Amino acid sequence: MVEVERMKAIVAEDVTFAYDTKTVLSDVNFEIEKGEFVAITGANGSGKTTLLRLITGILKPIKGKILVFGVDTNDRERVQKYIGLMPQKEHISSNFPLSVKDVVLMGLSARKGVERKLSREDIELAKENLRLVGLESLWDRRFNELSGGQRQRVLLARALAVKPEILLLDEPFNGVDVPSQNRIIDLIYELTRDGLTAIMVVHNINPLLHKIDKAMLLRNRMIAFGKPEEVFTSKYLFEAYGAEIPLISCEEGCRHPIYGDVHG
Ligand SMILES: Nc1ncnc2c1ncn2[C@@H]1O[C@H](COP(=O)(O)OP(=O)(O)OP(=O)(O)O)[C@@H](O)[C@H]1O
Repeated sequence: MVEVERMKAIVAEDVTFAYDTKTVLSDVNFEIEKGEFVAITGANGSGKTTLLRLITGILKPIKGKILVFGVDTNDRERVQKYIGLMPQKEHISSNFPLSVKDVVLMGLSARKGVERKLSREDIELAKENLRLVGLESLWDRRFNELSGGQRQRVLLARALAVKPEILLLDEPFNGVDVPSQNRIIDLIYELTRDGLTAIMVVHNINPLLHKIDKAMLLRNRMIAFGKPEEVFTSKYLFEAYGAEIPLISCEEGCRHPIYGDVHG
């Protein structure tokens, strides 16, 4: 792998993507530095998940390119070595009696390939990451028997267990209670201070507004990208949501969008 310390984590140049004839993202440009905590937000259908899929190389731009530590996402195999992905949800059929341990180890197994067995270190790594999300006691439990929020945290442990350089999280808080949500935000914030690059798709920016380095507002194109105070302005929020979104300043001086009817 290339020397990541001196590279930009992600560079997107004029990225355009369409599902068949429907253009979902147009001419998107941005650069994300290693160690940044970035939130991507915008209305339903604005292209947030699509952008994450483009970063992983699962989807290919029809125009432009994305570089992950200098590697073009067309080289999906190399790019995936840098990435841990926490999807919106994971469908595991109840016909497969997978335990929490199996799910956390899945990512590590996929990296190693089927022919190589998991080592004692792999098991330790899986346990350590389950501990980080506060669920070490569920190691042997059936994944399908967990609550929605617990499943989300197991998926986070799986994404972290591969020791990614870049962690991508797609709506990680679905079904997660507020204390667990705050714990996840604090954990990711601490990991980014140690050099992890984290990109999180969220509908509600407020729980993480104080922790992120940058925010991106999408509406099938880039509305704004930069420090939160530059992005969350009345003008950009109107462009992103097509509605007036009030802003309220908190004691610490951050402007919080109050989504009201837009997101309930
Ligand atoms: N596989 C697909 N085939 C065709 N169209 C798709 C596909 N996936 C997404 N789309 C469309 O592309 C647009 C962007 O979808 P995407 O999931 O990226 O948006 P999003 O911002 O993540 O939305 P949400 O906030 O609702 O999760 C939407 O109009 C969606 O209907």
